[in-house]
Amino acid sequence: GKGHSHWSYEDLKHWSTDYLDCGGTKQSPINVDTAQAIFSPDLRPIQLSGYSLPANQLLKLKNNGHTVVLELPDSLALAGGYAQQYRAAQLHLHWGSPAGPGSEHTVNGRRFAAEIHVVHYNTKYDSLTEAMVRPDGLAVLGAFLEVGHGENQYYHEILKHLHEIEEVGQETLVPGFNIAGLLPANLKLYFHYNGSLTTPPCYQTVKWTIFNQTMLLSHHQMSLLVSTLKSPEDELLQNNYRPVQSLHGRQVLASFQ
Ligand SMILES: NS(=O)(=O)c1c(F)c(F)c(SCCc2ccc(C(=O)O)cc2)c(F)c1NC1CCCCCCC1
Ligand SMILES: [Zn+2]
Repeated sequence: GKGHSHWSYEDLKHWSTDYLDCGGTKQSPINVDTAQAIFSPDLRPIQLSGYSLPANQLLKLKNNGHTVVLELPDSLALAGGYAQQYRAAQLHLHWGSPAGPGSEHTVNGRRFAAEIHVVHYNTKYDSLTEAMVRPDGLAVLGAFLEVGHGENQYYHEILKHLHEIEEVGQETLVPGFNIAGLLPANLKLYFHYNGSLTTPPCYQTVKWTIFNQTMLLSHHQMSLLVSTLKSPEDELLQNNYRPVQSLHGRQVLASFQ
């Protein structure tokens, strides 16, 4: 592929030779073994503010060859479960194919159909670029997506534009909506651990929050997600998830019992 997309999910072994941190001991994603998770009652409910955006605020939606990214204004703030304040940068998705699921994290060995990541950076740094190389620089909220009965109106706001960005590098503008609708209603129930970006350069600078409640999309919405976007090889962009990584002794905290 060209430029930044010279890595791929096919040749994972080259990641750690090209990007040292990808071979580190605090890598993501991981399998969450709920029996081993440590109940931590001091973990506060996650608080989102400024997530409801007016329709006249246009957001860039891009096929970057590895996922679909929705750029977010830094007016979206994350607090509560995190001691420091974080600002949103972007959100993106990981998915499988019609043949199988594609979440990045697994729970008790179960892989979910897909996974959303809302990426935030610590406001004590001036930018995402500076924050992403600092140990407390990034906070990513993750939630699992599964097929349910009804259509999900919030995911529709993104999925209805995928046909406009089928090719790598294409982007379009999406009217603002309530971004919080992409995440579970219950922000109290989550797993928490220290990990990394799941893509090169794999910086080990992410405080991960994985919600316990799963988002439900219609069957048609899930098939739009897994069978619309093209990859740099001009094939369907599918299975854009990294295999789970060893915990190397890390503990996963749970905000609930
Ligand atoms: N799960 S994750 O958060 O690690 C993650 C992935 F797994 C990802 F796969 C991605 S996309 C791959 C990185 C990338 C490639 C091209 C462009 C571009 O052309 O603009 C941008 C980014 C991706 F963008 C992210 N999140 C990004 C990581 C890239 C560097 C920091 C920017 C915010 C977080
Ligand atoms: Zn991701």
